[in-house]
Amino acid sequence: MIIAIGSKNKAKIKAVENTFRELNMEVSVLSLESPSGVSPQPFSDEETMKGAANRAEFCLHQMEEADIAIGLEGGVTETPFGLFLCNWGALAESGKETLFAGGARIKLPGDIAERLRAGEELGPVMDAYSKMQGIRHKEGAIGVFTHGLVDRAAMFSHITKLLIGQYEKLKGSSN
Ligand SMILES: O=P(O)(O)OP(=O)(O)OP(=O)(O)OC[C@H]1O[C@@H](n2cnc3c(O)ncnc32)[C@H](O)[C@@H]1O
Repeated sequence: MIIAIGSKNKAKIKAVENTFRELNMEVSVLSLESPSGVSPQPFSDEETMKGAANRAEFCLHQMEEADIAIGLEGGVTETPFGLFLCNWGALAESGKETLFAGGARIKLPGDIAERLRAGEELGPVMDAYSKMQGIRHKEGAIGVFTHGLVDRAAMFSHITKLLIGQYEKLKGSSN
């Protein structure tokens, strides 16, 4: 099976590859930079879901050899308890309804939340906070604020499992 992923982000590609390895599924993973079609810093579940779906659907159309395509998108969402990280995945297959899965979420510290509300993007804000470069390709904000216990790849890996599980379930029930 050929799986396409709509991003060149290292944490996302690693997450998808690790998941299939863990599931003992023989697949080829291809990656393609795909536009999210939403703002660079999605600010709601809805916008983040739309970004994930757009990436998956774009990627599926561009890569004819792919059986399915996965889009993974990171964003933030306001709640009555503060601004939370939110991450969504979408799985697209030709002629089928797009599948969705959401990731674990944690509250962002108040000073980080304020900078995002003022219009900054999480990637650069996290680089400045952690004094590291390209944190979004590595442990991500979730890794920094969970003391490395759950990094971005692990979180996206869980989302990928939720997507593949739904895909396998639907495939099984249509046989
Ligand atoms: O290369 P792509 O696939 O675009 O990966 P990305 O990390 O740049 O893009 P996302 O769409 O996943 O995330 C949207 C924005 O939120 C930032 N972001 C999201 N989750 C993050 C995290 O866990 N740590 C750091 N930045 C994050 C990211 O840098 C973007 O500014």
